[in-house]
Amino acid sequence: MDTILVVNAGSSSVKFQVYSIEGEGTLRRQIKGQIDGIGSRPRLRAGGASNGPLVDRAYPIEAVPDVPAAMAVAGDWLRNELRVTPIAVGHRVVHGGPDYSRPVVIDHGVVCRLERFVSLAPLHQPHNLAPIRSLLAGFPTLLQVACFDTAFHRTHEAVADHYAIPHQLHAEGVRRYGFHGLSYEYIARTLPNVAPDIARGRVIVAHLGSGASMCALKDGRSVESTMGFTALDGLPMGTRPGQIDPGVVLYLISEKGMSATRVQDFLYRECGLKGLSGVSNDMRELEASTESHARLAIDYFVYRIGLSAGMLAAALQGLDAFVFTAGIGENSASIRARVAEQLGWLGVTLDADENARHSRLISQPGSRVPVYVVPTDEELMIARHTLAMLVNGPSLNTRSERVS
Ligand SMILES: Nc1ncnc2c1ncn2[C@@H]1O[C@H](COP(=O)(O)OP(=O)(O)O)[C@@H](O)[C@H]1O
Ligand SMILES: CC(=O)OP(=O)(O)O
Ligand SMILES: [Mg+2]
Repeated sequence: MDTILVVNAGSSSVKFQVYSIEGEGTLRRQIKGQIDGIGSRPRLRAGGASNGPLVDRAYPIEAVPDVPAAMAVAGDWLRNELRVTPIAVGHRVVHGGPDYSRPVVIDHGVVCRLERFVSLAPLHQPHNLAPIRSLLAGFPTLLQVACFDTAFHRTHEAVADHYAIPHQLHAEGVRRYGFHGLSYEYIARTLPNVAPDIARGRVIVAHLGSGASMCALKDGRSVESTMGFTALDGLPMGTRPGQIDPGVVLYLISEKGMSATRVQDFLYRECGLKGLSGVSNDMRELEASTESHARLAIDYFVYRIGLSAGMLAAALQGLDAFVFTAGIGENSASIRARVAEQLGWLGVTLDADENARHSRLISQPGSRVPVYVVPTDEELMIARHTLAMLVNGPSLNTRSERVS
């Protein structure tokens, strides 16, 4: 059986799926798994094509302290226990820079180009590139495909792509890229089935996971995102602050004597829900906590989602639907309810029962703006792109494009 392995290293999880390639070039999922709770309560879980778990193992925090350790555990399990030997591997690569507006077949030159973005995505890019490098070394003829978080946003107009800084910096690549593009691409492709009436309209998608962002979709294309040059901007996240006055960064350097490396570490690992609550980066733990700072962290998260919705509705000049997705968006009825309250002025009225049931449509029939929960599937998006490379060959798909 020919299979495609998909690897998606996020900031608090490693997700993987294995697909078999069926007769007419269609995909059938064989394994779906993840290690989540990295840095809090690591747990490897996976299921097969039929019901019932293939594995469910909890690990002490020291056994899986970080993403590389989680990669090793997942890799060992797939190789040694399940004997997975794919004919192609699709990777999520968070930063594609200005050059890649579509997936690309990986070779040594591509890896070198993607290494330039390690400092722009330190929580992700090193972990995205590590398995690529080791597979290139061990299996040089294996087809590997890089699928970028940034590619889907390359349709932005110049005003949404720029900062108000001298042009030279933009030309060097200092621009607003946007991230979580594989998730938004999946949602945009799925909406015509879920909600055909609004799929071509003005839709805000809130990808609320450990990393969190929102995207304005018009006719299925990204027109604006809360994230920018790096995945630090926009909404508060597990350990990242989201939007912050650059004056704070200057203060850390000039008044607190922090080095660039120290500031980077601080902004990527010590802020966000973790920094504000002093309790945890994990929304489940914050929701269970009675600490007042945990409540403030949740309040801040919800408040900033509301503010960003106003901004994105302005970019879209109106709103036809709102979609929740990713770990928090798919699973936390209480966060959804609180966000919906913030969106009342935009025309949202939630249906509390449907929301509690995690239904697909969670707004009331009379809600001017319908609200959906659509589970994302970045891995399926990656598998589709990888299959397209296998079927069509790289020449059609690997052309890299300059955006400007
Ligand atoms: N049942 C739940 N209730 C609240 N939050 C949840 C639930 N399940 C998962 N989450 C949250 O989702 C986040 C992880 O989302 P995910 O999309 O998997 O992140 P990433 O891909 O960035 O690692 C964590 O903050 C986790 O606490
Ligand atoms: C870009 C980003 O923040 O990704 P994740 O949410 O998977 O950490
Ligand atoms: Mg993710």
